[in-house]
Amino acid sequence: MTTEPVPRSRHMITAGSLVELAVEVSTAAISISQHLRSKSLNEPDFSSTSLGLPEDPEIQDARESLLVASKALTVLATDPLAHLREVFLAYAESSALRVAVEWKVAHILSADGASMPISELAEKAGADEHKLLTAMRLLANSYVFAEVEPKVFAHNCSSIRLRERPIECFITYCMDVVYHASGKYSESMRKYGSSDKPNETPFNLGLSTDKTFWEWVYEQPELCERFNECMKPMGESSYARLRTVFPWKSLGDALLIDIGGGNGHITHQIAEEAPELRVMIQDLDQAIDEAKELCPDSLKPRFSYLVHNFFEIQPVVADVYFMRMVLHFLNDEDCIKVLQCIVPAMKPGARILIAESVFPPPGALPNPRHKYVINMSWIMATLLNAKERTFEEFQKIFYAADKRFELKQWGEPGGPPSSGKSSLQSTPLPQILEATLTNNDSSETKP
Ligand SMILES: C[S@@+](CC[C@H](N)C(=O)[O-])C[C@H]1O[C@@H](n2cnc3c(N)ncnc32)[C@H](O)[C@@H]1O
Repeated sequence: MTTEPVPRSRHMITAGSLVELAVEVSTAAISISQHLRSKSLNEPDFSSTSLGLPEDPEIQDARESLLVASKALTVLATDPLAHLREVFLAYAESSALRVAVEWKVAHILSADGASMPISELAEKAGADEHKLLTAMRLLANSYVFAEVEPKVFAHNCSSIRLRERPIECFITYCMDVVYHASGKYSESMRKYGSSDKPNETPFNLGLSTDKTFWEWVYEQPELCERFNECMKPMGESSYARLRTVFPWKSLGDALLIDIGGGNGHITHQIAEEAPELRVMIQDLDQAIDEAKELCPDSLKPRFSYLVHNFFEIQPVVADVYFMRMVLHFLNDEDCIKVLQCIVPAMKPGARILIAESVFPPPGALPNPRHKYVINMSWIMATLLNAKERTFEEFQKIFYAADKRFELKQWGEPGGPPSSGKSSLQSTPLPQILEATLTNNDSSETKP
């Protein structure tokens, strides 16, 4: 087994005086500000036109310190009970966000940041004024929209993103499905104990169904469409990183199968990067129909499609079997089945590439970034008794599938390998795990 070392850049803060933390915040803020000035870049602000901080490797360490120390400082500056209340009341903010999306508030407010009284906003939305006001105030209090005068609202840097359809879909999808399921998490622990069956989950209790999440979702075309839509921005930001983590071009004239490839949005980008690569997208029939429709004309000669259930033996011999965000939707037993279905098709030299977040060991990543993976793990557990996995957990499922698997990790949790720095994107931080079959069964040395 080979793997890049896990950077232990900063541990989550569990100690530090108010002044120490404040000095850390201020030092980091000054360093970022000086860097931006030296590059003639604007500082981020709250306005609807602000682009936020750039993903510049030169300021990543300072940005990380700023985020970690300011969060710790906020917790210390808050009364412990009030902090607990804030954590508990997060459900109200999620619900208010659902209101803003459903009543199209972000589209009614002007993108240039011009303000509008709640009376006009409610009339244009066709909503009750007082009820909308309650939701808007909650959001503005959390820096989503700005209440520029009493009962007068405008866009800010966060709310403007609510005009993007994939973000709208992500919010409504999470609220309509994951939110209902989340409320049943504890009840599901009581009812199902340690079962990891995909249809004995909080989702099954919350949505009152015996079907698995996938069986249920594919019966609802509108929900399916929203699911695919909300995967897109994750795909874009995720690809921006995947691009740096793996040398796609080096695959050359090879056949890559995108197993559970969805509408193909990731392999379209990979194929742009690797001009000789041929791609076959495999998925269930509903997804394949959409993938065919969405393939850009320029890529069509290199793309083919197959409706294939990944729990059945892989019928195509290929050079690369690629799976992005597939295994994290499956429990260990099903992951093993999926991998075992690929093995018979693997010719010498063939490899499996997995694009997923690799769960960092506790404390390995600073809290703000770590939280994304923790949240994803919650969603997977809630919907399908699945999870995000550590490198060692991935190793276990690969070795359980076939003892000849060797697993290598490209990239480091949290950042591109070249710089050794950490990226602070709030969206997924996928790594690439590469699995090949060795000739020997060296099971004695493996976990
Ligand atoms: C989370 S999505 C990931 C899609 C895509 N790989 C991406 O990164 O955007 C999981 C995909 O697995 C597909 N899937 C679920 N069960 C499947 C099965 N039994 N056989 C094949 N594909 C399946 C779903 O249709 C969906 O497209």
